[in-house]
Amino acid sequence: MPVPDDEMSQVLMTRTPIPVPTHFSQAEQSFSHKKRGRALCYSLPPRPPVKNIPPVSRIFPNKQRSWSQPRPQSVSFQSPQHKQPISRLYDHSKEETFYKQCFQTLCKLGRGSFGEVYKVRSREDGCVYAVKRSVSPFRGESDRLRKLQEVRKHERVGEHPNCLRLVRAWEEKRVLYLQTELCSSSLQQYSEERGEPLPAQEVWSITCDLLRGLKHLHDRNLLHLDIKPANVFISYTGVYKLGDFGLVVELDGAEGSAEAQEGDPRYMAPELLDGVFTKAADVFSLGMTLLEVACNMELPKGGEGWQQLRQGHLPTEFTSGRCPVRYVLCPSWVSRVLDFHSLYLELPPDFLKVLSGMLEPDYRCRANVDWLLSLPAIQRAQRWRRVTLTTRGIVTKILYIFQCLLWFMTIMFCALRRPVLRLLGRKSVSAPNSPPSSPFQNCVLESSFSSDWEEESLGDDVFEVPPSPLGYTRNITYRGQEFPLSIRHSPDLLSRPSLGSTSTPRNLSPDCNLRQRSVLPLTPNVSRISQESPCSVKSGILDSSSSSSGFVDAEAPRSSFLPRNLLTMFDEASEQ
Ligand SMILES: Nc1ncnc2c1ncn2[C@@H]1O[C@H](COP(=O)(O)OP(=O)(O)OP(=O)(O)O)[C@@H](O)[C@H]1O
Ligand SMILES: [Mg+2]
Ligand SMILES: [Mg+2]
Repeated sequence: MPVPDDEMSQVLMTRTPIPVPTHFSQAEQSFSHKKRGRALCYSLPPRPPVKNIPPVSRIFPNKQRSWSQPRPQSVSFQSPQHKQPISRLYDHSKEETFYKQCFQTLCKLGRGSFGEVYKVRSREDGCVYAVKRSVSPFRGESDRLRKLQEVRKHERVGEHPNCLRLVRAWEEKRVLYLQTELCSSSLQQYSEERGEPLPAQEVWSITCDLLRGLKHLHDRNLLHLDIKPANVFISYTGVYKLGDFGLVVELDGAEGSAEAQEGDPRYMAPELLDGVFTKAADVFSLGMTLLEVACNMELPKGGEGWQQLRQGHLPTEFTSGRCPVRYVLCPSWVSRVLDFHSLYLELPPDFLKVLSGMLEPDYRCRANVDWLLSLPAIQRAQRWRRVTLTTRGIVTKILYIFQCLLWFMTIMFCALRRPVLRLLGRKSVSAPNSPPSSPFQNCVLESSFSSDWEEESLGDDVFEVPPSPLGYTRNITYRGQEFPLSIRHSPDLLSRPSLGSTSTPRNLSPDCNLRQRSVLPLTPNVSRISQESPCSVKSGILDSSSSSSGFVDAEAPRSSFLPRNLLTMFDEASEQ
């Protein structure tokens, strides 16, 4: 850990150290890079001490718990009319909770000291959301009221593009649920997955977005007091949002900062130890958050490193040797070849200025959000951010429109396919006397435009021709229906096989083959006749091309039957 060696620094270092909370005693003594692949719970802060009295249930065990809410009840401090969680899906008579009835759990997103967060699909509207469920049930009325405060604070934050949106909240069986918009991940997860300092442009984007979110809060006289990468969320459109408003303090509220709780020690401003809660504390926490993700630095929870950061010393090995060049400029295989490990980039001076303004030890001199947003570097970054977000929005919209068009075309295709096919079928089969369950028509109705259609159209045509020495006198049966001999002169039946023969007589489905094989012993000549082309059938002349393309294929039995051809053959045979 390099310590500034100039005189001024010495003076600074010998300042009276800020008293450090007792739980900081085991903190690390120097700064280090973040380690990759840690468990999600690694960075969870210690649970806040329970500040309320022992639960009522323990003092009066038999007292009825009026606060336990066996039925789901909407929690809102804004509109009293929304008392019941509104969902047409919820059935009071069922044992299952409102959550189980109305949501499908998709996966667990994370866990904090207050709650577990799940990615869910609403059965009501089919959209995906995040639902935070308090880990421990209410221990009593005061505990319940304390937990419900998060809803009130979130409602006070209201809607802003850089603040996580609350959809609704409810309580059931002593558990509080908060349904919020779903984000792709938290900044902590994102930077840990990358395992390297974030690119400068991205750090500027985070700075701009979070400053805008923080301005929204501060303009409403709200302090966040828990800004850290785990409480910054990244939306699916790449917007950074402040979330987790559990520790928000309302400066203009009745209690003011009296009830304020400090958040994670790694990000907390030094003056909070003296009980001074101001907007400047949020600016400090934001500065620490940016330092962490910009340098991939493990922030100390206490000790000398903690003190130095709160005395205005940025660790030079991180800030002026921000990260190995390999992370920023070139792919890893190039860095392996050229061994760039010893080369470092510095944090841009503009960004260093912003950072040192945010991490100013004295809260009275610390930069405020409005001043930061007016800096030329931030203004530039904001313009760039607007351009990027607009471009991204346009591309997303175009993709969405394209997707909708595709969807619309698919629906149109599905809707029009059958009528068109039926129309085509009617045109090509003029069947005034056809039986009601004409095999050809059935085939058309059950098929598609693909070659399967042709195969199916053959597959369903099962004509049974009982062997008879006198072809003239036999009847034809189809699906149990018997057609008299006169039918052989019917134009319908004459045309039917000719249409069937437009299909490619190959690759019959196994099912078709099976059915046809079972018919084969009874119909020795069927396969030869069924492959006739339309004109050759009508004229009674066997086309040589069609015969060469499988017409004489004894291995592949065919199903269509043409009575007139049999007659022609019979005539030919008798002539010979
Ligand atoms: N809307 C969301 N979209 C995606 N992930 C989320 C969302 N809300 C929460 N998470 C994930 O769950 C984790 C815990 O959520 P959250 O910070 O709200 O809980 P908490 O118990 O209040 O935490 P804390 O200990 O900071 O008070 C987050 O760090 C994040 O990884
Ligand atoms: Mg949190
Ligand atoms: Mg919280």
